Order: sequence, then C-alpha cells, then structure tokens
Amino acid sequence: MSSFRVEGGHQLNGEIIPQGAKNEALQIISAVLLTDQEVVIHKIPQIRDVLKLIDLLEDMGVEVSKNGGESCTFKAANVNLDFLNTEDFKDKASALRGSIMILGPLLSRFGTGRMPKPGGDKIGRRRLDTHFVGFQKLGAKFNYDSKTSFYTVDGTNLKGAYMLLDEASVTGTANIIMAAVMAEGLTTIYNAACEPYIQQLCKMLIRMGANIEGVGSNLLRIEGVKSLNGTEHTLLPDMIEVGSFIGMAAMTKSSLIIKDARIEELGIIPETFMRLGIKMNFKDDDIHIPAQEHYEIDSYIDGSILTIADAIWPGLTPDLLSVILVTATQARGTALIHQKMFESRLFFVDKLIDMGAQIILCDPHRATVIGLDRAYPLRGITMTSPDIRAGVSLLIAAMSAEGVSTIHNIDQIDRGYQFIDDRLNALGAKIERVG
Ligand SMILES: CC(=O)N[C@H]1[C@@H](OP(=O)(O)OP(=O)(O)OC[C@H]2O[C@@H](n3ccc(=O)[nH]c3=O)[C@H](O)[C@@H]2O)O[C@H](CO)[C@@H](O)[C@@H]1O
Ligand SMILES: C=C(OP(=O)(O)O)C(=O)O
Repeated sequence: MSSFRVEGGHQLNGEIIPQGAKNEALQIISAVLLTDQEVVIHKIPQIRDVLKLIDLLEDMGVEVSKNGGESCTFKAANVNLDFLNTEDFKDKASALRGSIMILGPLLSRFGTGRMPKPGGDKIGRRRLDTHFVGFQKLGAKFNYDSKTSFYTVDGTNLKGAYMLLDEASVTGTANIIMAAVMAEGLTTIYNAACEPYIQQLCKMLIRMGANIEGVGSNLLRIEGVKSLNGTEHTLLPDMIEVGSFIGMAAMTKSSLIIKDARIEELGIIPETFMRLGIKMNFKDDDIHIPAQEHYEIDSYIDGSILTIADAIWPGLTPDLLSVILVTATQARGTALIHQKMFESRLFFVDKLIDMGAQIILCDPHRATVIGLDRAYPLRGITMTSPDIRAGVSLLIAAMSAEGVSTIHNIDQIDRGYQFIDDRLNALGAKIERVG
C-alpha cells in the first residue's frame, strides 16, 4: 500500500492541463464493445480504473493498440464470451465500478452478459436496480445469484420500450442507452441522467450510426439500428479534476491556470467555488485562479447560511462536495455541506478535525464548516484515504497545512488522478510517494 508524504505550506504557481475525464472514459471505453470496427479514443487518462477496464477488455479479446500520446485504438471483432465465466473475469470486473457498463453493450451485441458485484468507492449504498429494470423493460431476463454474487442478463431480441427511470442514475442511463441502440424499434428513456459525459456517449453513438434524439435532456428517444460502425472520439477534460484544482489553488494561496478546461461543460461548478469567495478569471478556455490571502463564503440574500448540496445534473456533482468542504475550512464564514446522494462520504471530516478544522458533522449527510479565515493553519497529521474524492481533499488539506502529513491508501487517489504527485510537484508542491 503506497502513501504520500506531503510537506505543507508550499504555494503552487503555473499551468496545469486537466486529464481526460475518468467517468466519461469508463462509458466510452465500454462502448467499443458495440461494434466489430475500430474505435479510436483520444485523451485517455492513465489512471488505475481506466487501465483496469482496458485490461479487462483485452482479456475479453478486444484488440487494443496504443497510438502514442493518450490515444488508443480498440477493435472488438473477436470477443471471447467464455472469458466471462472465468475467475480472472470475476476478480478483474469486480475491481472497479465502471465495469458494470460493459453489460449494456454485451447484451445489445451478443444477447447476453454477466457481471460480478462491481467495486468502486464504499461511499454508501450503491444500488444497480435502475440498470437491470431498464434491461428488463427491453425484454432481457435478469438473474442475481447471491451465492456467486453474479448478475446475469439474457435476451437476444431486445425490443424498444418506454421507461421512466426510478432515479437518474449516471451509469444506469449509460448502460440502458447502450442496450437500446440496437434494440428493435423505439426506446424512450424519461428521467435519464443528462450530464456532459452522457451527452458525449450519445454523440459518439450517433457518429457510430445510432439514432438518438433529446441529447442533453432527461428525455431520450432511441430508434434501434441493426449495427454500429467504428468512430473516433475525444474525451472531455475531467470536471472533477478541474474543481479539485480550483479548491487546491484557493487553499494553498496559489496562482494557477487550468488550461483548456472546456468551461461551457462545467455547469454550476465554477459558480459554486465563486460562492465560497474564490476569484476566477476566464480567458478563452482557461481558468485563472489568482493567489488569494482570504476568501469569504457568500450567504443567501436574506443573510442566512449558505448550503452547498449535490443534485442530479445540471445540479452540483456529489463528487466535488468533499473538495468544497475542505476548501471551506480556510474561508471566512460558514457553510452547510449537504451530501444528499451518498451516506458515507462525509466521515473523512474526522481527519480534518484532527488537523484543526472546525467542522460539526451533523449527521451522515450534513456537515457545518466554520471557516478559519487562515487564523489557525491546519496541522500535518497521518491519515488514511477512505475514498477517491476524500483522498484528494486530504491531499489538499495536507498541502495547505503546517508541517508534514502522511496519507496512506493513496491507491484510492491513483484510481482517478493521473500522476498527481508529479504534476503538482512540477508546480511547486512537495509530495513524495513512499512504499
Ligand atoms: C463510474 C461513475 O460514473 N461513477 C459516478 C456515477 O456513479 P453511479 O452511476 O454508480 O451513481 P448513480 O447515478 O447511479 O447514483 C448515485 C447515488 O445517488 C443516488 N441517487 C441517484 C439518482 C437520484 O435521482 N437520486 C439519488 O439519490 C443513488 O441511489 C446512488 O446512491 O454517478 C455518481 C453520481 O453523480 C458519481 O458519484 C460517480 O462518480
Ligand atoms: C465515486 C466515484 O467513482 P466510482 O463510481 O468509480 O466509485 C468518483 O469518481 O468520485
């Protein structure tokens, strides 16, 4: 288990380019299974989850060639479905959450698919009902074997259907779209997730020959086609990385330029950090966060305390609330952080409290942060990262703290942040990878 040894108190200065988006990559790479033709994908982030998914696809018989840079060509001409029955498949597919999205393409193209309970962060209940109810609506048979923990879906003649999703699940929507693109007739998905990554998936599928209307809305109409062609696709910059860098710059009093951020795809993210009092300049597609000694949390028009809560897109992504929470600890003012979707994502605040932050964990979903306005710096401590976004938040806290911190279990951070130590050290951070 590797750790980071972080010497706090160093300001960063310079430019950083966000990696390709982790959660888009997992959808897009799964979609290569939909065609026997070549699919070229650019800006693939070199992070654990994505590399594990690519490895899994290779084991299934997908040809993967690296084109140099961050681009790969995938060709799923000879998929070996027998691999799905091996122990190796069980181990590899259960190692990440995103692997669940190979199920829709497998069902669509081969009429069958199986998947062990997927991994991913233990951040609360993460049910998969929406995925399977959607497949069932298209005519697939679903089975869960509790002894082997395997989900199985079967159905060779999927038929388009109307469905109103019980929740706008992101991976669920992606999976159902991929199952529906080659089902016979019209599928209507209401209450679909509509964030930019889903839009990107739809745009790619349309380039492959799919017939999808309503992209960007929560009502998708998909008219099934017989087969899909190859295509070329470039991933968006990772919006969670962009948000993490904004919070990091503010906490460490750094002047940072986030290059090519695709600002128009970031939704409410920049605005949310601005409500914490963080100044930002936008030039072309770059975001400049100037070095700021102080930043002050906004209140509502009636003077009441600001609440920052997650919501389905175009609301705020839950994946940034941990970063926002840590950033608020050094602001002037108070904020209530309300993590509505997941029930175990705020427990990491006990580490921030140990570092000297003033936080009241009201219940598993809500924490009140009383900003210190830098009057008392955080202190370096030894801690363990419980999940990917808490991990990066602890890294930000450690970078801003007085003294040295050690963060264990940084595999969690590596799951979603590419060469993060090297990239930040190049800007002036002092992060050492140990073990
Ligand atoms: C690989 C991947 O892409 N992972 C992301 C994906 O996970 P994932 O697709 O697994 O998350 P879902 O969108 O299915 O749901 C997330 C959680 O929110 C709850 N929920 C969801 C919809 C809703 O209307 N109400 C509600 O309460 C669900 O019950 C679940 O507990 O989307 C999450 C929500 O943006 C992100 O945190 C994950 O990083
Ligand atoms: C929770 C996340 O990822 P996953 O769904 O892969 O666990 C995340 O990216 O913040």
